[in-house]
Amino acid sequence: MSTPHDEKTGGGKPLVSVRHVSKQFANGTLAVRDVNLDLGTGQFISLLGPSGCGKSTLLRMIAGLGAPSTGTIEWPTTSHDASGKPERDLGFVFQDPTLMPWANALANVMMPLILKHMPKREAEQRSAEMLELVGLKGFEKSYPRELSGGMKMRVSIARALVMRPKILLMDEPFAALDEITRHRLNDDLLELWWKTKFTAVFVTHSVFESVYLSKRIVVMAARPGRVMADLDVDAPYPRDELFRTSSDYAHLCRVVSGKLKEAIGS
Ligand SMILES: Nc1ncnc2c1ncn2[C@@H]1O[C@H](COP(=O)(O)OP(=O)(O)OP(=O)(O)O)[C@@H](O)[C@H]1O
Repeated sequence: MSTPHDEKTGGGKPLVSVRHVSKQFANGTLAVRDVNLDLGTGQFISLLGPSGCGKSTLLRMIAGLGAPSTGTIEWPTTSHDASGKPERDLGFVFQDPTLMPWANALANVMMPLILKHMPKREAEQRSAEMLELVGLKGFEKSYPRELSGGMKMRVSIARALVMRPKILLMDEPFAALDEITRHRLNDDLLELWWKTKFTAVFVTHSVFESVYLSKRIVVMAARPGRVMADLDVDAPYPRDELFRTSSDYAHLCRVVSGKLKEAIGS
């Protein structure tokens, strides 16, 4: 593991560059203070920290759902519209799957394509392929009420990835799931990331989950929310059950846990 730094790009220009970003809400809460981060193409990055340290606020600002109070968030490799806004090529997965209850799995995944006026047949085909990729072949016609929590989250991930975004932002997507389902979804998410090569930014409270998934862990502290450590996870991919039960994994978890404790204590 390396020491804290804020210039990690994974080679070349970063996809997203967060510069001196602070966010103060109207009620005076300083949710995020002076955050600097470069999100490099193809990385799997976790934002790890205690409740209230501003992880969601930061993720939402990267997605353009709320502006920084000070500082800038730039997309150096992206085209910009006439007003100078970056065309953010991203998918967002929330903690709640937020599916349309009246639509089946296929229609839920198709929704962003239809909104972009893709012909229905093509949208259907692409969405069915995406459902297959997340392990839901055969469930295309199932409604959300007929799916388990893990399956609903898979639909939500398929919907976020169907537009083939460069970056997938995930806000504690598996927090509400049992441990076995969570492990399976962690494995499947890694496989998906490996196959489709998007940049992943994953918000979590869990040291174990962040170490298992990430190439890089950004440790945050609360009040005000700020970056306390920026760590490389030196373990090769693909990662599987062997890694999860290895002494290397246990060692990495101890190191990250120590950093998190330091961050919380600071
Ligand atoms: N719209 C808002 N108005 C005022 N304060 C807010 C708003 N949204 C978040 N906050 C505050 O900003 C701080 C950071 O919140 P945020 O949700 O980003 O933290 P978090 O690290 O994602 O927490 P958790 O892990 O519990 O989801 C908290 O103190 C929260 O109460």
